[in-house]
Amino acid sequence: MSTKKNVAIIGSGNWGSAIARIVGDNVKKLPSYHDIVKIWVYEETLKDGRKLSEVINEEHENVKYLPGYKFPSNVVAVTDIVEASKDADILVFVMPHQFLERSLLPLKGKLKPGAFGVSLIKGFHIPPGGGIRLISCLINEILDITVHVLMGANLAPEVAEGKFCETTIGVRDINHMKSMKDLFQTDNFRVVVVDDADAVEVCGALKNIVGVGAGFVDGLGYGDNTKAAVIRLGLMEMIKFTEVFYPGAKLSTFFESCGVADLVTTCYGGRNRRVAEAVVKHGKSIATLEKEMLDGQRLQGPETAAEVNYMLKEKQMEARFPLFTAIHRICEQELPPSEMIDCIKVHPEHLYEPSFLQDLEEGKLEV
Ligand SMILES: NC(=O)C1=CN([C@@H]2O[C@H](COP(=O)(O)OP(=O)(O)OC[C@H]3O[C@@H](n4cnc5c(N)ncnc54)[C@H](O)[C@@H]3O)[C@@H](O)[C@H]2O)C=CC1
Ligand SMILES: O=C(CO)COP(=O)(O)O
Repeated sequence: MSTKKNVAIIGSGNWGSAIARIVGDNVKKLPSYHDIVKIWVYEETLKDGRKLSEVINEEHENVKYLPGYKFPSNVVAVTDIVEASKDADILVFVMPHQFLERSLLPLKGKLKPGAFGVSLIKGFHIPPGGGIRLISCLINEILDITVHVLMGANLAPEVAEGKFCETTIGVRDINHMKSMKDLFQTDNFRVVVVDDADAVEVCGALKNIVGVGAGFVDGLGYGDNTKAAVIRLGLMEMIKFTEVFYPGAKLSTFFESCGVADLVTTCYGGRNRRVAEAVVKHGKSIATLEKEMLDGQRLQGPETAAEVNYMLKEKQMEARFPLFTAIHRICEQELPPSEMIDCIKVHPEHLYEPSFLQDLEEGKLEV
């Protein structure tokens, strides 16, 4: 029996397709891996009547979600998620978080013993009993496998183009560190591995809320100083949120690509920013503009803002996170975008003592 490992990619959107190009190329160079990488495609019929999976397998290109970039020919589209996953030793989960739970249910109990995963998915899950849960924990709960996370300043089209960037992998089992790095690192996609997976994942989810806020201020015509303030206050709320709900996280993780770098790139170049700006400029709803502007790609920021707000309300903590709260209320059309700045003018960070310094002094954050 072959001891070579199989990799499967679960999701084939904009980021799923870009990462499949990297993984597909990398496995060909790694003797301990099988060449074929199966990629699960949620089947759809394209405007010209063709099936997306068939086009991917014939033309080696995801013409809908990553047009203009070829997959290596060893990346094979599979429309049955069980068929795509059952032989995999490593599963790369990469789909909009709103579809994850129902997509994974058919896989329950069907994976290879010893398989493990890595999640590239940004967002949270609201379990039936209340609170919020990390996406990697949801995957772990459904599939009973270890799930690492990969998050970073990685706008998919730029990664596909091979423009230099960094990423962060948060590992939950150090024995998988080498395989994680081997699978993803290239000359232009540099991987830093850390052992602070919860914080890596929380950064990836929360920065999308701030990206929406950055879009609102762009739409309102504020300048770079205002956007920088939103980015800074967003970062402070990300740190505070992690400290409150995921104690033990390291402050240093916020200075990895998954933290400040992903926050900056999202606030300048992300889809969340772009659609939020258009919401202000055109007065249409987020849902309408998401459809009009993204052709099937999905925003994570507004849903993540709602998930976070659910948690903050439950814990009566909205006042401690005025930026996250204002962005959520604007997304829900409870507030006009013009009120965003008013909401953050009395931000707790403008009190005398920066709160994270207090936290550091109290030993709540580890450097
Ligand atoms: N696009 C980007 O630049 C980056 C995205 N991410 C994260 O990666 C995750 C995946 O994002 P993308 O690959 O960009 O997806 P995307 O935004 O391109 O979404 C489209 C994907 O959703 C699938 N889909 C539509 N309806 C579905 C359904 N009912 N069930 C299952 N799948 C369905 C489509 O088939 C397609 O594969 C998200 O959490 C995102 O935040 C992370 C880094 C960069
Ligand atoms: O997560 C991303 C970059 O790392 C992509 O952000 P957007 O979804 O806002 O494009």
